[in-house]
Amino acid sequence: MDLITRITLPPLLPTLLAVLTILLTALLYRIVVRSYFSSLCVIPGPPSKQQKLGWPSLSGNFQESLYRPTPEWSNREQQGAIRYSGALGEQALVVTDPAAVQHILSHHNDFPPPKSIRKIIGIMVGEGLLFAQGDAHRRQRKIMNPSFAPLHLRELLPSFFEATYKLRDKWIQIIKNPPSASTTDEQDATPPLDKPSAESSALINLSQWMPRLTLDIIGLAGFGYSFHQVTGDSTGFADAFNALFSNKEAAASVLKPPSPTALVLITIAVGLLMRLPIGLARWLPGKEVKDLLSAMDLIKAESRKVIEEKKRKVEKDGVGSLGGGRDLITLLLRSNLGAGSSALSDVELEGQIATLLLAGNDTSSLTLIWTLSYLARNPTAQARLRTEIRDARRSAIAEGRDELSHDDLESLSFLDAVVRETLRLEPPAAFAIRTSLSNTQVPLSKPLNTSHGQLPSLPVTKNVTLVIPFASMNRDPAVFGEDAEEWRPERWLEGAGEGGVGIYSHIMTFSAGPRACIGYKFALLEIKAVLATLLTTFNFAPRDSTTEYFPRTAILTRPLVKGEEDEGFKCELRVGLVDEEAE
Ligand code: HEM
Repeated sequence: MDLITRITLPPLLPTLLAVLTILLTALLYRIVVRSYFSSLCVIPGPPSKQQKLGWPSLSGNFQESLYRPTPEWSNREQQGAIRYSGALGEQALVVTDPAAVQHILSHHNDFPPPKSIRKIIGIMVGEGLLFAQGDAHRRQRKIMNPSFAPLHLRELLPSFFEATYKLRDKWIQIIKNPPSASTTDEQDATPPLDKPSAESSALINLSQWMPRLTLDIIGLAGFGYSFHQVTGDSTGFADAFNALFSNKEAAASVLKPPSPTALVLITIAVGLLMRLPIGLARWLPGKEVKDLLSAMDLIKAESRKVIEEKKRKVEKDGVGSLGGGRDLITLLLRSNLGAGSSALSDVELEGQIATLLLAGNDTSSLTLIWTLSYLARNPTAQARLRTEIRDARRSAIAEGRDELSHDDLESLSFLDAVVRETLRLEPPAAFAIRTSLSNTQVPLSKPLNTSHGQLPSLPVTKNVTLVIPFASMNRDPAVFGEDAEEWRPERWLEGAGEGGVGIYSHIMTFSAGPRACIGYKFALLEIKAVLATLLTTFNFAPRDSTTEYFPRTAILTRPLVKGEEDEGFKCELRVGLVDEEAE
């Protein structure tokens, strides 16, 4: 046996060198072909540093742009698509032409999210709606849609108010009894202001409080679970979820993007990892990986418990025991019971809980943070909104109701304009990413200027990354006028934003097509209920006259304070009690 091995196997070192040479040649071929001979090369785009010097770029100019919500890829020159280069010669097209965007988002089987993103979603939240593809997605969406119908959302409104009252009471407590300087609990460490009693107020970091509130809301309204994030008796379930998305680490990663060399190595490592089965992640070294995996295990175990508990109830007491359907998962279980052979499996049901947590928490909390920070900087708009809400509340009380109804909230036109305007300027998801499964031509609403003249349609090659930049499209002066960069809610009362392809107010914030946000009506009602409660009790002002906030994208777009970036994402406002007499 030994003799045979020595005779037939080639020596190790030359073999390794040969394999390495083949791999490097293949890599170089790929970079050169993609960078110089792809049919996309005719589409103009900003060059990377190396390309300006006439070299092919190894790291490209794409990944770094992803941290800024509106880099040069807005369509100021009325170009419907521009080209970026990714690491190792990969090509990315940033598409803003409305017909092309509509085509890409509505043909989601031909243009799915990239495999790497899907795999990460699968690892983190399991086989819920965000992960599902093709027929599985259509089936899941059909069963889930009824849970998000306006009729059912009305039933969720009391949970929105219930959670917000707890935050309101907590803030009143902080304002009236400022915590001592020695307080160690991060949650209560809001520095008091100098002014005492009636005029008292406190610095509140919305980036700490709003995610707690929206996690409590999605727990209650999503699946009837109390996370107790606002009151501070946090559950292990919530801690596990928060551990997945550490604020400071995310901020650090967007402020210090990887160097070009690191980017190339990361691209190779991710490419290799994505080809391995998910289960192998358990064998990767490092404490962070282990912590992440145990947090994910806990989320899965808790989700399983919630589903099993609800199912046991049905088995014991019948479908009627699911009651008035006061949470999304209960409604989903009811709809699933009638779905016959296309019903969701247990794994899919469990996946929906983590999916709701992922998709419906930070998105709403960031919208609340941005809305309150704009209102703080625009006292006239804040006063107008407070008056509108107060008048509606007075009318509700006069009619014998103790809280605003779904219809009351829907009818408040300035509240609606304020929420729309913030969602337009600060979409939590700054862009969507898709990939093309084949070489194809995408229709355009007007011809594209290229280095080879005008093209009637957009040439897209297989495996090209397609970016739909929601934040840039929402600021298009051709749609929203020359003041498109300004926060001006009144534009919605004047009938702004004609045209466009988004499912909401012709802005792209909730995307478009069959994969558009299923929870957008839930989010709008939630945001309005929270604002209505907080604005009648509190007054919001900027922390001081010099603080500058700027947005950075770490999966979602979050505020950082200029000069205080090391402290992670934050948005501190002066919050005081509204003086009812003076108003
Ligand atoms: C202001 C708040 C929100 C914003 C801006 C937002 C935005 C979005 C966007 C842009 C997408 C599409 C992503 C893509 O195409 O790649 C999406 C999908 C989704 N959203 Fe939301 N969302 C919000 C709130 C919510 C809430 C509250 C829920 C649940 C209660 C939710 C559940 C989902 C789900 C399940 C999907 C996946 C839909 C599918 O793939 O079919 N979202 N959201």
